[in-house]
Amino acid sequence: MSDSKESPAPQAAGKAVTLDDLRQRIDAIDNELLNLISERAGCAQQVAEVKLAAGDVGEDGQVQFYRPEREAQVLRRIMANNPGPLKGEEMARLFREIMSACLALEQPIRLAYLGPEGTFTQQAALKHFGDSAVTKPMAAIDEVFREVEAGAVQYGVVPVENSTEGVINHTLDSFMGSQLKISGEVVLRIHHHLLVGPNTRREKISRIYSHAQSLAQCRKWLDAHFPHAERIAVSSNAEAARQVRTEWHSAAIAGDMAAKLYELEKVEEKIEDSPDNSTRFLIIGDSSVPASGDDKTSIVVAMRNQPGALHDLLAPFHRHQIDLTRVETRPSRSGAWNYVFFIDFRGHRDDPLITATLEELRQCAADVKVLGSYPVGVL
Ligand SMILES: C=C(O[C@@H]1C=C(C(=O)O)C=C[C@H]1O)C(=O)O
Repeated sequence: MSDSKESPAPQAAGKAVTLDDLRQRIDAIDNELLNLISERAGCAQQVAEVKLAAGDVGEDGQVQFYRPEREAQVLRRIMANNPGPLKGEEMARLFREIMSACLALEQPIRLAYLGPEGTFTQQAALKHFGDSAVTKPMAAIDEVFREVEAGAVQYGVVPVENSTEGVINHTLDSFMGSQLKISGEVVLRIHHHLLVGPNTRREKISRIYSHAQSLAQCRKWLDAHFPHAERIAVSSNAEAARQVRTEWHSAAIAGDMAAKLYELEKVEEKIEDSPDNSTRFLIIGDSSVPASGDDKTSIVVAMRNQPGALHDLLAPFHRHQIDLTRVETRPSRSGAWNYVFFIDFRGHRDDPLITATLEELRQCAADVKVLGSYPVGVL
């Protein structure tokens, strides 16, 4: 280590290292980084040529520049090899942005998300795809589905479950009438803040706007601190933030992106009742994703309405020791008393073990639809 040129001893010949020395060293490292990142970007450009020449098209007939399984592998490798002192997650975030910019050289990714601008879904979309993605806000979850189905964008991002409030039914229901597949997941820690416009004082707050889910996630805090304020549910937290900019007696509950976008002041930070409040989002698209080495599969199963149906449904998973990560029930749209199950489990549909399990499931279920196999969220 002592002769390594990357890490000069802090004291050379008894002389303390100066700020100037360190800044010169940082400049030299930045130049090296600049050249290396440029070299990497050049490789990505060549990858694009290879993909075009190979006619590497997906189910949508388009050349597959974006490769979710490869990106997950790159990020996992970075985290595993990270020597510190930066945290693995922080390092992966930096590489996430480098890959995003490299992919944009091949072809910028276009995606729709549950808007308006400033929602947690937008934050999740950027966390997953990086800042070079071109994002388009949609007014409702089914509109995100339609935008992807129409081919106006390549991918969509929608919320699917929250750790405190549970499943987002609109998303599950939208899958029932759609051919779209899941190509990824992203989990976001959700921090809510109480936000006000420039002319609002805390003691004047008589109305608090937010999405119903966020009001619910801050219920105890609101009961304790603003028991008499009227709680008004609106279509999104970002919409709440937009609204209170000009209402001097109102506050909004929303996240950092909305606070920044609408230039609101934080009256109180992190007011969510549960400190590990998080939301899981799904990436939806046209194409199936090959195995990345650490994957999840989501399916919808319609069961015949007969005694022991739930047992029959779970038995193949138990037999093959497949790790179920979620089981959700929704009323089916086809019959008044029929139910469908949304099931997530570890493994990829191409694993022989998973193929066998799905085969056994098909013997006892009325219908099994695979929504997709995709890399377990890395960031
Ligand atoms: C470079 C590639 O294309 C894209 C860019 C990637 C990168 O910058 O590492 C990784 C996967 C793809 O989304 C590739 O497929 O290897």
